[in-house]
Amino acid sequence: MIRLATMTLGLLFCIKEGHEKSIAVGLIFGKIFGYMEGSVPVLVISDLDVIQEIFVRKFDHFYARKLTNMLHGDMENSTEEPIVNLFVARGSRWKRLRALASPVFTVNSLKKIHPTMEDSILVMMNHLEQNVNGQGINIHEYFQELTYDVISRLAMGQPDSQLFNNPGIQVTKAVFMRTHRVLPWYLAVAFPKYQFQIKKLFINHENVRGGDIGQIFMFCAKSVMSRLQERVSCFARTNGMGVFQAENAKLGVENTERDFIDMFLNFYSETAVEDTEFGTAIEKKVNAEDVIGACFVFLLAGFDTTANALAYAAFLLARHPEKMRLAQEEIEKCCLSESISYDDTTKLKYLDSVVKEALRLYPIGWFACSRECVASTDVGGIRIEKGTMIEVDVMAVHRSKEIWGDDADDFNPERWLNPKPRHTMSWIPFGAGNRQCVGLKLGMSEAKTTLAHLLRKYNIRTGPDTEEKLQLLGCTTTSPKSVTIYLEPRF
Ligand code: HEM
Repeated sequence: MIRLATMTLGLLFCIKEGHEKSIAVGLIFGKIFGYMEGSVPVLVISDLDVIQEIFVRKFDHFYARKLTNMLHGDMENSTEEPIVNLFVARGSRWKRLRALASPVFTVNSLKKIHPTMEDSILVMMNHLEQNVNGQGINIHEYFQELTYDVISRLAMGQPDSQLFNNPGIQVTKAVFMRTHRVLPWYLAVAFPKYQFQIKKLFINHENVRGGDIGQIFMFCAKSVMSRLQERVSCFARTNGMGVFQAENAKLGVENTERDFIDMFLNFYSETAVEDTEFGTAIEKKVNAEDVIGACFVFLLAGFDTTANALAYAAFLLARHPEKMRLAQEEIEKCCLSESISYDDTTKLKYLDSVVKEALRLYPIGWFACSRECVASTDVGGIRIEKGTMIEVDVMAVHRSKEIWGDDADDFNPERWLNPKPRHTMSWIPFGAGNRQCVGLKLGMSEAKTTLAHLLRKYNIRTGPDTEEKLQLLGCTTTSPKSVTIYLEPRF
């Protein structure tokens, strides 16, 4: 529906007839079709080989992501666009930011931040306990509070949990519901060559100034700067991280890695590193703008996605009590102490399948699963010209009977336990290739730890107010309007 609405903007043109018809838009137009977004050609793809070629093999022709808000200059040019973040950056600027961000999401790093995440989960469990009274609850709201709390603690140096008391959550939620279809945007899609000039012309427009996004950025900047000042009190007087740490030790400041800010500061030296792909040296010295940009993008990318994944999983478990019991039995077997460690979650194979299956049936970040062609090339027998946008119809891929069988629309976690060999592009809720979601492991581990705590204590049930079918909303991600479940204490 969302994609169909977008299409009303432009002229639809079929490039290639579909082979086997799939569901969603692919059912109507085939595995590769195109439409015009103003004067910008957009190809919508659900052909797995073509997705693989664009996202993996021909990355150097498709290293940029299609952006919703087209009011920007050249993202590769730091004079036109001085501030970028990992999500919007491209070319060597993206490469540098990705190199800075990746170590924060290794297993080792995730183990270090796991206690903070679990602490927020336990605070959420306390809130639930006080509100479980036989009535239906909208569990999506609890999950949004939780994931916002976790990411605020990890990315913005918030010292303690502020669940249900977090001032930034309303404005951040609104970002995912607002539309970008405003006058300057229409002009920018009609005249893409003049985007930067249009941006300058409308510099006072709410959407150009950043509006709520700008507010969140300022909030991140303030939080990160105060955290940096605390950490970097002696950094300015030193030359290099080793000296920095020694100086901090003298001052009695601990060098433990409590959050992403600590990790950014500890990971990087001032040495430039040769970037083989783009043939340039990338500067690894981390600066305040890097930390603010990274934390800002983690806040936006990590909050809503993980909350939605949890809400979909809870809805599916409520509707399938027999699967819920299997997940509970596994949790009892694998999680033997009160606290659920990162290592415990890696043993939860059935729960892992539950989350994977929820993300298959309800892919969240399809809008991010896109590319821009930066150099003309041929893919799958089609000439794709520079400037063409690529969107993957993730829903059509994930619900294709050709790929998943006749039960493609059913919730069947068992399909993951002894999986049949499948095309690597057949499950892509986190995207694919070099720009695949950097927070994949964090999102999965947060979802599993939360569900493990929840299922250990409660049975999740449907009731009179539980939705028959979820109403899906959103402009940048796909969120359920509400997920009403009933919690029944187990012991
Ligand atoms: C269930 C949870 C999540 C889902 C479904 C999800 C989905 C996605 C998708 C589809 C993409 C685009 C990938 C591509 O273009 O190939 C993406 C990119 C990204 N995600 Fe996630 N994400 C999740 C959690 C997170 C978390 C927890 C974080 C960080 C805290 C995060 C940070 C990012 C960033 C920074 C990018 C851009 C990566 C780049 O361009 O290099 N995501 N995500």
